[in-house]
Amino acid sequence: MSDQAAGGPGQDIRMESPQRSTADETADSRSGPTTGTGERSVRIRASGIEKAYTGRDGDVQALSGLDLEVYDSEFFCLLGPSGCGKSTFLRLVSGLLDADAGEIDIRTESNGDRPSTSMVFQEKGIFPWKSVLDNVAFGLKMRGVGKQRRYEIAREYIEKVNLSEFENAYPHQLSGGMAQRVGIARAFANDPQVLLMDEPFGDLDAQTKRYLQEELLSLWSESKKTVVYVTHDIEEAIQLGDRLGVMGARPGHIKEIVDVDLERPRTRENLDIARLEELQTRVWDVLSDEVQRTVERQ
Ligand SMILES: Nc1ncnc2c1ncn2[C@@H]1O[C@H](COP(=O)(O)OP(=O)(O)OP(=O)(O)O)[C@@H](O)[C@H]1O
Repeated sequence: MSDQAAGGPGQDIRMESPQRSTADETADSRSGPTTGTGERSVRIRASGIEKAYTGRDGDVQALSGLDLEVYDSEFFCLLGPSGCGKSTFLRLVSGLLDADAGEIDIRTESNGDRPSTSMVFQEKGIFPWKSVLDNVAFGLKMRGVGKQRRYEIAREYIEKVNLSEFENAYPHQLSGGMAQRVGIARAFANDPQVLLMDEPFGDLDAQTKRYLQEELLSLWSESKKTVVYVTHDIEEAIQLGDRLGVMGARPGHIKEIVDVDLERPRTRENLDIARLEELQTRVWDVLSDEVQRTVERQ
């Protein structure tokens, strides 16, 4: 299997499907998170998305009528019951899958050859046969960045995730949390215009998860990348997100968008606990019906 066929975090996605187009930012004079009129500029626009899979027991309609706008530089969390199509949506945005109908537009900047998206998966995202340094430098290598420069950039990100001592280690020598840090460093080093994260900390213990969430937020606030982050965990979504998209049971669609109006950094000292609890209750109110619908169907 080639490196590219193996897929993984930080992989350059260059395929463009007919349903997925990129709009050149220079053609669209908006360059920051807001337009001249004060509106937030849209980085990803999905409209009328339909996606079905053909399985052994017939077709499964994974998504139907999904509409969503994700703004520039925002941390957007996608929550929903199991099987509602969260991963499917990320794969459509990345170009790994094509929609049956509808459109996904990603506004891209035309400077250099930055990939439009990079993915971070929950597991098996890094190449077992490559060292930490080569894993982190992988996306840059694929883009033709010279060895010296790509190692320089890779080392910078390895340092940001506190793995400098392990740059020559191989994945089997790392804990699960360390391996995910490699995946995150790789994704950021690759400098995509949009970072897609599919439950990257889903398998980790609570303390490691908390630590990595903070590392991720620190990288995000430095880079101000647009992030779409899939999770099952309401608390995690509220801790991380600027806005949450709560999805309805399959066929998946966006049921409600919730603004997380909590100040950052959302540290223990800073956190408005009453507001946090209100938000948790609100999200759970939307989600619980959908979870029940999913469970009843099983
Ligand atoms: N390759 C596939 N072939 C057939 N059905 C699929 C395939 N991939 C996903 N599905 C089905 O499509 C639906 C949506 O799957 P998807 O993985 O996108 O949901 P999800 O919300 O990410 O799930 P989870 O939260 O459990 O990870 C599910 O019913 C799933 O079984």
